[in-house]
Amino acid sequence: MNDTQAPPPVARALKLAPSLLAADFARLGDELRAAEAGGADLIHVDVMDGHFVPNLSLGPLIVEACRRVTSLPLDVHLMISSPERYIGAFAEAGADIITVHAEATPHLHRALGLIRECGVQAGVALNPATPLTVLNEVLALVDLVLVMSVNPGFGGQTFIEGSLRRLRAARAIIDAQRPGCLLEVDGGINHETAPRAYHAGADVLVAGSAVFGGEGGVAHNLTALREAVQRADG
Ligand SMILES: O=C(CO)[C@H](O)[C@H](O)COP(=O)(O)O
Ligand SMILES: [Fe+2]
Repeated sequence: MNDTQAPPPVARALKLAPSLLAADFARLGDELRAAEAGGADLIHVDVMDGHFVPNLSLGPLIVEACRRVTSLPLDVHLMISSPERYIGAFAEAGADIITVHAEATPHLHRALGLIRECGVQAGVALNPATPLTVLNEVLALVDLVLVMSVNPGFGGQTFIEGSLRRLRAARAIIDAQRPGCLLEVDGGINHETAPRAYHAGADVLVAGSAVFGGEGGVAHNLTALREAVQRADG
């Protein structure tokens, strides 16, 4: 290779983040250990308040319990209104990444600053109908961008096809303005959508039903997702 040739593109590392929303809560410790042993890269914790989204789910006590069981990074997805009220509690509980929705607060800039002040990595999540232009205003403050591929609030929904276009656009914005920032996709990820989301630019694939559901078991399901992405590489 001479000096004028561009180096070959480096494959982005794929990270799988099982979403606890689909886990068996009566066996949470076992589910976490199975995910870790099965090759998960992060544990995704969905927090819902019955206000920003219609459903209720987990709080800081569960994050604290997870912290005692796994050493994997805890990726906390806050689907709550005015998330700045609870950032301290989730940081204290052991979150490694806290992601807030751009639609959930008029004080997004402040919320992201608060997360960083707590010594935690900051993420911004965008609902399917939210313009990506909001990223221009906050990208310097974030370590992760989460493109929702379903409307938040429930597991087991169908992947919204338009998310692929949004992932490609978000990838281009990140590469141009904030290299190193992770691009995460969440909702409806399975063996069919995972390769397409990865190749559209996602680094982190969140998957609930496809990991904790079905008969195959957590380790088998994680391997199947990873292999589906690798097969599509070739
Ligand atoms: O944030 C979420 C829903 O709001 C969940 O992380 C997501 O839905 C994962 O579940 P599944 O993989 O079953 O779609
Ligand atoms: Fe989520």
